[in-house]
Amino acid sequence: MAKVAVLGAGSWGTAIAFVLANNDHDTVIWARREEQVAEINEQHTNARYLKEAQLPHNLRATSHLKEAVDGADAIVLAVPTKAMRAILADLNTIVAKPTKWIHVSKGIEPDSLLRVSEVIEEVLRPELIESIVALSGPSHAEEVVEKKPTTVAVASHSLEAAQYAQDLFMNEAFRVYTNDDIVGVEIGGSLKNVIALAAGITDGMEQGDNAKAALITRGLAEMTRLGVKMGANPLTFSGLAGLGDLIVTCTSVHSRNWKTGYALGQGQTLDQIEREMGMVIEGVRTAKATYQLSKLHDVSMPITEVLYAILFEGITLDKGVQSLMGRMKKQEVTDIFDDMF
Ligand SMILES: NC(=O)C1=CN([C@@H]2O[C@H](COP(=O)(O)OP(=O)(O)OC[C@H]3O[C@@H](n4cnc5c(N)ncnc54)[C@H](O)[C@@H]3O)[C@@H](O)[C@H]2O)C=CC1
Ligand SMILES: O=C(CO)COP(=O)(O)O
Repeated sequence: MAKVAVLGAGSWGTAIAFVLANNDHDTVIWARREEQVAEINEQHTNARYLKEAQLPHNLRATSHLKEAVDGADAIVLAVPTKAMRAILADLNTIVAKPTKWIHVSKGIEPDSLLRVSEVIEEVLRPELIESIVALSGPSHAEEVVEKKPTTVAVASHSLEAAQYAQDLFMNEAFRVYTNDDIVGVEIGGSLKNVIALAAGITDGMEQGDNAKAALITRGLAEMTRLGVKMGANPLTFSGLAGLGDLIVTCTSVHSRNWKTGYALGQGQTLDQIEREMGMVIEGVRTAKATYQLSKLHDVSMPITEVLYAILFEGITLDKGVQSLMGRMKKQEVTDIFDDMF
């Protein structure tokens, strides 16, 4: 049995803590608000994020970061990407020994263009890092807490660290695969949110199933192109953290990214949607980061480019569709791979 701290008590932190506590690990979840801590400890619910879920009684919550991480064998980082730097800076002064770090966040920082594992390496004192693992894959929190069959990948440069995370999380409803391609797993998990925003817009505009299938397919092509340029294994993009998560995020009513795109397609503004969602929409900031990465690495990413223009430059949705459909003639398969060779 391990002692594990889960930092972040939103939907995913709660669902991940649910899996760990059900696996009989000594699990503490850190939440910022006292009311939420009391609700988890006393009523065993976290209704703002996971309406129906009954949480295991052995899952404890605290609002004190030091208490959460004290003596932890592993620390799971489950805050949105934009909050990652600040919490790591706090942890630098609190954590006292080399620790296994597992992050479950799906985003890339704009401007620094760092993946989450790179932010961890940049901010934490090296002597605190025993290993870093990224957990990613098609896994909506709402289904995980219903114990519906879910599969994810855990990626690390260290096979031993990935296997440790595999053993920690794996159970009869939560199947975990190891993967040695942390670049591909993090890029796949982050970029699928960008494509899901675009797929949601298509659905909101009622453009039909053909258009949605095209976005998923061509979206995967551009995710792969960028990932490979950044050093990822192309096969990772056919796996759980690539195609798997792309499918679930572009098609599930649980997806906040898809829902955001849908509302944009129906004519709402991003400000309005963000206010009403009350939960993180990672794809918006990651769309900016991905656009910047595509320029840096000189990779053609037409869907990302159009989404960026819609979100940050104010072009109309109709103009966005026209510019995707009116691109110069291309050959399909060599187009997918021409940046790789
Ligand atoms: N919800 C899901 O089904 C899944 C989410 N993820 C990823 O997990 C990460 C977290 O997402 P969710 O839990 O869904 O988001 P959420 O919006 O449901 O919850 C975010 C949590 O982080 C806390 N938080 C926000 N800003 C913070 C800050 N500055 N410092 C400390 N805590 C802060 C919030 O209070 C909240 O408890 C994201 O990167 C997301 O892409 C990954 C897989 C599944
Ligand atoms: O990553 C997820 C499912 O695998 C959650 O996606 P959303 O953030 O779009 O809800």
